[in-house]
Order: sequence, then structure tokens, then C-alpha cells
Amino acid sequence: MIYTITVNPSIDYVLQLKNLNTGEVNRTAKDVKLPGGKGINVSRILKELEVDSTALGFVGGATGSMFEALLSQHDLKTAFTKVAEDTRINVKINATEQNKETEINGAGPNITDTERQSFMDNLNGIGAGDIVIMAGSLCKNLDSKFYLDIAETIQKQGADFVIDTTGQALLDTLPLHPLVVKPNHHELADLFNVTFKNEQEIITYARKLLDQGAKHVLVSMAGDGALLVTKDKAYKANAPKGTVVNSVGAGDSMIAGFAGTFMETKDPIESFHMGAACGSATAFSQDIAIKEKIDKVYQDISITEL
Ligand SMILES: Nc1ncnc2c1ncn2[C@@H]1O[C@H](COP(=O)(O)OP(=O)(O)OP(=O)(O)O)[C@@H](O)[C@H]1O
Ligand SMILES: O=P(O)(O)OC[C@@]1(O)O[C@H](CO)[C@@H](O)[C@@H]1O
Repeated sequence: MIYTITVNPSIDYVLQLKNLNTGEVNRTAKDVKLPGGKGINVSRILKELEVDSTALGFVGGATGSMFEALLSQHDLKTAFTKVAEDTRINVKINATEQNKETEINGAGPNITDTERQSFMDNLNGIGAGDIVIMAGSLCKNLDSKFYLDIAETIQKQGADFVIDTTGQALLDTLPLHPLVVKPNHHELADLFNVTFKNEQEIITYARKLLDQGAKHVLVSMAGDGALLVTKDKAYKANAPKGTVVNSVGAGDSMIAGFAGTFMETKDPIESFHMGAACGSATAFSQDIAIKEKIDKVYQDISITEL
């Protein structure tokens, strides 16, 4: 079983308008509310791929009830920890004529010590053969060691883990050998305080994450595709041509495609191919991609050894 952990889920309020004029009243052409958060998006893609998952995380207040109502349409297995404060609302603004996506993500609820403990108790059933995918930012009062606590706990119980977060919280978990990490190229550059001039430099820095303990490193590069880096090899997935509708969740989709396929095949290159297909398929969709779109996009992606 795959477990996804979205510590800080959200209602994603996606607004579409022609132009965004800051400092003025803007009116939307279209708006939609989606159940959001990185682990939630991973679970939704896994469902499309017919891979079983259970979504965990903290959910609370009136917005939490709305989040659960939105999510119930997707028929996912969930085991959320209830909290007193409100689940956040993240605003995503697509300005179509300006061709710009602007995101404003809320900080999320404060988590009490009792709520934190109840979440940790909820991990008891996870064991050997399971993969836990931790994705997204932490709620505002949780310290950066929270992911490390989870990784240590589930690893003692025999499970593998995947982590998709940034900065120190990511670096702290590398010695525990995550199955895969997927920074985008900007996040990878920030981790080492560098600027990349070419793909070879990206590969060099991705290998530093392998040296620190990651088993596989994917580097996503939005419209420039993605890299899979191993100790002595590097592979590239092209970004197929298509109309980008809403790229929110493309990275989560890539992780879902990789982990879901790896769970079944243990083949990193095939997993990378499926990950890239899921990422691009989501970028070409209003919401998270559906199976038909993923299958179609898969045919347009080739994996090349560099
Ligand atoms: N414009 C695009 N055209 C084709 N494929 C895309 C596009 N944007 C994203 N993808 C695919 O999805 C993958 C993940 O996208 P991206 O690099 O934007 O991840 P991310 O920064 O983690 O995104 P997010 O945080 O929004 O989920 C890319 O590596 C690529 O394979
Ligand atoms: O604030 P975080 O946790 O870093 O990111 C949250 C978020 O932007 O990530 C998903 C897309 O990847 C969205 O569904 C959600 O709103």
C-alpha cells in the first residue's frame, strides 16, 4: 500500500481571468475549487493509475469539511487527523492573456501537541512493503524535524519513503535513504545556493543528493522536461508539445507516476517514463490528469540516456 502524507492540505481556489492587475479590482472569467495539497494530488494520480493509496494529513474547521466534501468526489481512502484550526485556502490565478500563473498559498493551521501525537499514532499500521510519500510544506508551527520524525518512525516499521519538500527538511531526511526525491531545478539550485548554466551542472548537483543518501533523484524542469540521475548515468525525459492549461500539481503527478510504477515494477527507467507522462498530462489539464490523457501523453515521451 502507498500512504501519502499531506501535512498541510488545502482548498485550491483556481481563478481564471484574462489579465491580473494588482492593486485593482479584478473579476474572474471562471473559477473552480479543488481539493489540494501535494500528497492529495499524488493520491489522485495513483487512483488514475489504479494503485491503492491512503491519504493522511491534518484537516480542520469549516474549510476542512469543505475540503473533505470536495475530496469525497474522488473516492480516495483517507485517514485524516482532525485539528481545531481551519484547513488553508490556496489561491491560484491563471492570467490567460498574460500567460502567467500566480499562486498565494496559506500558512495553514497551528497543530497542537495532542494533534501531532494523534497523527504519529495513526502511522502504527504502516509496515514492510509499504511506501510513504510525504509531500508539501509543513503547517506554520511544526518544526522542520517533523518529516524526519515521520521518516524515522515508518522506517523502523520497515516501510520505504519518498519526500517532496524543500530546504533543510529535505536535506535532514537524506541519510535515511528516501526511495526518490524530486526537486525542481530551481529548488535544487537553492539547496546549494548556486545558479545552473547548463544540464551538466544540474546533474552534478543532483548527484550530491545521491551522495547524501537518496536512492533516486528526479529533477523536474517544467517545460524543459525532467532528468533521472543515478550514480553513473543520467537520463532525460522530453516535455511533449501541448497546451499548458494549469501546471499546478505537475510535480506531484510526476512523483505519483514514478512511485506507483516503481511499487509494481522496481524499474527506475520505466517509472521515470510514467512519472514524466503524468507530469505533462497534468500540465495539459485544468485539474489533475485523468488516465486517458496520461496514456496519450506517455506515447509522446521518450527517455534518452545522456
Ligand atoms: N509546460 C509543460 N509542458 C510539458 N510538460 C510539462 C510542463 N510543465 C511541467 N511538465 C512536466 O511535469 C514535470 C513536473 O513539472 P514541474 O517541473 O513544473 O514540477 P514542480 O515545480 O514540482 O511543479 P508543482 O509544484 O506545480 O507541482 C516536468 O518535469 C515535465 O515533465
Ligand atoms: O504550500 P505547499 O504545500 O508547498 O504547496 C501546496 C500546493 O501549492 O501544492 C499543490 C501543487 O503541487 C497544490 O495543490 C497546493 O495548493
